[in-house]
Amino acid sequence: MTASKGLFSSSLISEAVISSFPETYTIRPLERDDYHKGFFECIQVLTSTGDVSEERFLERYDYMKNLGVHYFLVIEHAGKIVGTGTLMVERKFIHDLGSVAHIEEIAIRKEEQGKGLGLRMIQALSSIAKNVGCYKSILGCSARNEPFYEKCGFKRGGLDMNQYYEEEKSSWERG
Ligand SMILES: CC(=O)SCCNC(=O)CCNC(=O)[C@H](O)C(C)(C)COP(=O)(O)OP(=O)(O)OC[C@H]1O[C@@H](n2cnc3c(N)ncnc32)[C@H](O)[C@@H]1OP(=O)(O)O
Repeated sequence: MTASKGLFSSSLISEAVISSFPETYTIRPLERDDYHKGFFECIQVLTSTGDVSEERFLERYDYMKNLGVHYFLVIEHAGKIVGTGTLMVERKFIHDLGSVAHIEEIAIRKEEQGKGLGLRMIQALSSIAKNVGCYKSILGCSARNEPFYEKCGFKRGGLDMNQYYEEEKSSWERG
């Protein structure tokens, strides 16, 4: 299967994972209208987002959709976005032109944590990674979240090294 404009298509998510969600919860690709369903409030359990207008959100949304390397998933419940997760596909020259998935921005609203939604989000993203031919998924996390990712089937790999170019952004991530 090739990764192209279909990246925002639900068909890349494993049916078994979709049907494992509780009845009133839906996992699906991010949509333009999600700005009004609390996408940013949801992601703010992870980090600061800045004050992003709808216009800037839509501009970035269209850019990423056209780029064809990002998969943004959300979990919707009662008309509200309660979970987010991202997967980026990096295509390489090594490993016979292999592809690696980077999992990022996993966020479950506080009141929805502990219900298995984070685990299912990771399972959904992993199923996409497999469906587009990635040979592995990698992510960076704090020590606090290591047990969660172990439950999701991840193992500790190498060190995560960062170099910041904007002091303000580094403080967002430390927060
Ligand atoms: C790559 C990245 O994005 S790293 C950043 C991750 N995101 C954040 O830190 C933002 C704030 N936190 C969250 O959004 C959520 O707490 C998440 C995403 C870390 C976990 O999502 P949840 O929906 O609460 O986790 P879920 O209920 O699916 O838990 C699955 C299992 O992991 C366990 N678990 C979850 N978080 C933790 C933790 N911090 N420490 C130990 N175990 C944990 C659960 O107890 C559960 O175990 P069980 O199956 O034995 O009962």
